Amino acid sequence: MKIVKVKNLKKYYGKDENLVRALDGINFEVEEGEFVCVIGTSGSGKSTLLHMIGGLDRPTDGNVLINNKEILKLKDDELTIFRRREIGFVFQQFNLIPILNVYENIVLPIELDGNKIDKNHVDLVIKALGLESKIYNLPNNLSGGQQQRVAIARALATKPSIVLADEPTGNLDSKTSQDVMGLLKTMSQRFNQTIIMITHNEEISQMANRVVRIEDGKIISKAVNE
Ligand SMILES: Nc1ncnc2c1ncn2[C@@H]1O[C@H](COP(=O)(O)OP(=O)(O)OP(=O)(O)O)[C@@H](O)[C@H]1O
Repeated sequence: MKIVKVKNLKKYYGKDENLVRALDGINFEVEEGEFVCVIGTSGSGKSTLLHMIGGLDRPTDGNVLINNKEILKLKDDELTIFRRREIGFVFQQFNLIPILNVYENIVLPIELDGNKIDKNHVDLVIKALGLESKIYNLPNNLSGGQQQRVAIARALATKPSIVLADEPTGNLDSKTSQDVMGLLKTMSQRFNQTIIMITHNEEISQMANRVVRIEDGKIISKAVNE
């Protein structure tokens, strides 16, 4: 099943001589359980694309379907709920709450949504990411790679069908980046989650099932990795 369908997506900023075509007619689809990397140089439109797919911002034109639902037809409050339930976000900045310990950070989105914590699932995620011994630590006492693993655990704890990751390894050294990528891949296979990750790093992108290249707001190739 195609879990994500992006149709003729456009996002323009500014006008007249200041017009920026950040996205200029993007079409692509993502299969459920697929791990796709979107690669492109700085300013090519990667973050804008991810924000539109995640319903963090609205496009100038075009359509985004998640699970065959047109997310742009949702009202802002419906979109917020949809986002919280269906999508896990991982960003370059880990965005952990400094006064909450690792466990509290991980379950925060579940609590914000007023849901009961599925302790088995949360424990599974914590274990899979190798964080069992760190759950009472405050984020500041962890390395960058550990903090990013907490951010990934937080994104996965709500069992989202899609994980959107914006340069999640951008702040990590290359060995830690490979580890974090490996974990993302393992987790997506284990829970049949779809991952769309943006990067400008060729080496990192090779770990995905598929690489989508974007330049000046347009897709220039959709290579399939081995
Ligand atoms: N809020 C905004 N207002 C005006 N222009 C914007 C805005 N957000 C992005 N842009 C422009 O849209 C284009 C695409 O930006 P975007 O952040 O999507 O690129 P990117 O590929 O993610 O870049 P990077 O790798 O540097 O994060 C750029 O030219 C950027 O300057």
